[in-house]
Amino acid sequence: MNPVLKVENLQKFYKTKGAVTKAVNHISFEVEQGEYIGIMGASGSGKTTLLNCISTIDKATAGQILIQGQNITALSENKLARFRREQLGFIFQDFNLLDTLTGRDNIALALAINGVKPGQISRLIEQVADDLEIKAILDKYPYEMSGGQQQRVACARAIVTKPSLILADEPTGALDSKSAGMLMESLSILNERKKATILMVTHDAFTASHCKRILFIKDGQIFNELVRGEKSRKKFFDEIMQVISFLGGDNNYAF
Ligand SMILES: Nc1ncnc2c1ncn2[C@@H]1O[C@H](COP(=O)(O)OP(=O)(O)OP(=O)(O)O)[C@@H](O)[C@H]1O
Repeated sequence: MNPVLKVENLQKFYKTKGAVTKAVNHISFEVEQGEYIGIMGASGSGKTTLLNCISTIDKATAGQILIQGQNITALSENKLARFRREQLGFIFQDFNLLDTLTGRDNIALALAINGVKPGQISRLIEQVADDLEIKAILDKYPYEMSGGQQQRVACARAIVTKPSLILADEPTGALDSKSAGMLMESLSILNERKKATILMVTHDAFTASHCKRILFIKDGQIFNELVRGEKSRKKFFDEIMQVISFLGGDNNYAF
């Protein structure tokens, strides 16, 4: 089976005042269907740049990114916009829900833009709301929800279009530890029950311990890889902490 994501020899350089920053420097990896992969690394290591290239927000300097076999580095702006809408789901640190729409309408909008018929939209929303246990907040506006509730609605919006790949950028960054735990449960539901393929950037070991595999980035290159396998989450967390302390990174959470 083809990987959902194939990153081949990716490079992204920034030129400022004559100096060149190699933010992503020859990175290659693959993500299989149904994987839940974390990207970790110290501040400035290149995580966001890598994610922005995969999410088509930024253009790579060299190398290829294939999503479902399609080379996205070669797509025109028009085709990219459509590709993003149909193939990718996004979960951002600051939720990015539209303030003037209820939770239900935020989720519906993602479907309506893709041309899904109204009857089917209601059915799909009911289904995803059941899965993520957000029925009670569907008709609230974002300002009436807690941060954790907003982020679970954002999860529903990301999965409802059945994207090939969900990209999450520091999704627990703005949440307290209880809400972060609940969000991690939601993401695990998406991964295990809805078979979503998830790639998540995080600097937080507790958040990362929910992934099945973690790539550590240092100075724009892959430095290490950890696979959870049959290990308990606590054991995986301890292993992650060991790599972080080796890398000299910081971390705010205790397990
Ligand atoms: N637009 C830009 N112009 C110039 N340099 C940039 C730009 N964006 C990022 N960089 C540089 O590229 C390197 C990688 O940055 P990036 O934001 O990808 O790191 P990060 O691992 O996501 O960091 P953080 O965890 O702090 O968000 C850094 O040295 C950064 O200063």
